[in-house]
Amino acid sequence: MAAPLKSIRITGDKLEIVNQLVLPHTVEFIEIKTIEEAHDAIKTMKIRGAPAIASLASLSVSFYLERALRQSTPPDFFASTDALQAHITPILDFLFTARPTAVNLGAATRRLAQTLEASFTTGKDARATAEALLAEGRAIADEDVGRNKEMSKWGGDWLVERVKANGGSGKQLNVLTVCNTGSLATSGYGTALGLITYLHETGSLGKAYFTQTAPYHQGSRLTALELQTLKIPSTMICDTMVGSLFQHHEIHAVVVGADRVVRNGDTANKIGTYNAAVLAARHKIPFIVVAPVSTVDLDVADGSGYVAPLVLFHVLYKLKFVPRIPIEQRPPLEACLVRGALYPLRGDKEQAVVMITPEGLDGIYNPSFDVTPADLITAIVTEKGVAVKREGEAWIDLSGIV
Ligand SMILES: CSC[C@H]1O[C@H](OP(=O)(O)O)[C@H](O)[C@@H]1O
Repeated sequence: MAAPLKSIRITGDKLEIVNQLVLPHTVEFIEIKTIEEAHDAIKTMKIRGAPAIASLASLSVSFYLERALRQSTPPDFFASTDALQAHITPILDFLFTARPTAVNLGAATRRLAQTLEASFTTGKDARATAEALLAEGRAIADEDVGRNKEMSKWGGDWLVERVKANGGSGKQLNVLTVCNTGSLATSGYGTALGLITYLHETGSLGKAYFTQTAPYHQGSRLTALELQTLKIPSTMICDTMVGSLFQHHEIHAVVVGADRVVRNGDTANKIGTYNAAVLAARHKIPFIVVAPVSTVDLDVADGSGYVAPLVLFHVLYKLKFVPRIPIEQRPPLEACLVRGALYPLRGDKEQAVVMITPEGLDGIYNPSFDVTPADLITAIVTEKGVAVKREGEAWIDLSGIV
């Protein structure tokens, strides 16, 4: 089986990402040399996927500090731990502003801020604190793959058992997924796509169906490429075909990732997820969310998502007050454009960005995420296990999986 593309590549002291804007036809690595470049890559979605953006943000801090530690003349911010904290805190705040909905990014920058804070109690000097920070930044990225495998196994085994309990064989399972949650969205293996890969590896998968996931087309550009590379049997559908798929094909589960799972189990994920959940409920198809513990945000009670002016969101976040899920609104223009290679494909696979709306169109609605209420979710899976919604309840008890 060919290895799938990874979103982040580290070669010696070089940090690179695959530019996901030009996949699947062009594989372009971009070196991330500065914090600003990391921020820009996340904001413009050259890299995307909740865990992957947290990994890049953390690694950009690690690389920044590694370079600083290597300088023959130490920078001023190594004068004291206070100076280091005064220098690094605005960097973490800045990275956090790149995208608001996926809580993993905030969890990563907060974890680094806590590492900084801890050095005051342990009495570490500035250089030792920098060493601790850069190790923590690398750990955030490294631990992602292992936990993805764990949650995939938990979720895959649970689904097989559930199908068997309902009289099925637990083999040839057909699942639908939305967006891209594989290697490109994480540090490796994936969350929902990890579960699908696990079913395939253990001989239980029939076919993986996936939506194109407009307007960025994570499905048709990225999930398609990953499934093709892994040789996993799959079929792409347009976003509008979910209902038809459920009417005419046997689908055993819908499996999706998440950008933020809140205290009652309500889940923010890629736009279109809620549509699939409503249709899955109508067709009595289990709806499963797969995400790491770092995607769970117990500070938010429920998913009454809001569209906040970003500035307000960041002020509230600094005050440790995030009452609701902030829903990112992408630039309207992104919903008017389609990216790809010129067709028919030529050897050079020349990239094109095509406008599919009249010029100057007013009134474009382009939220990047929607919120699926917990009452439409059958189970939420993390690396710690599976939380199943109890019969008759509209929320999910997450206490056993966080
Ligand atoms: C493995 S979680 C990926 C998560 O991120 C996606 O969003 P985006 O492509 O905008 O970063 C989507 O919501 C996925 O479920």
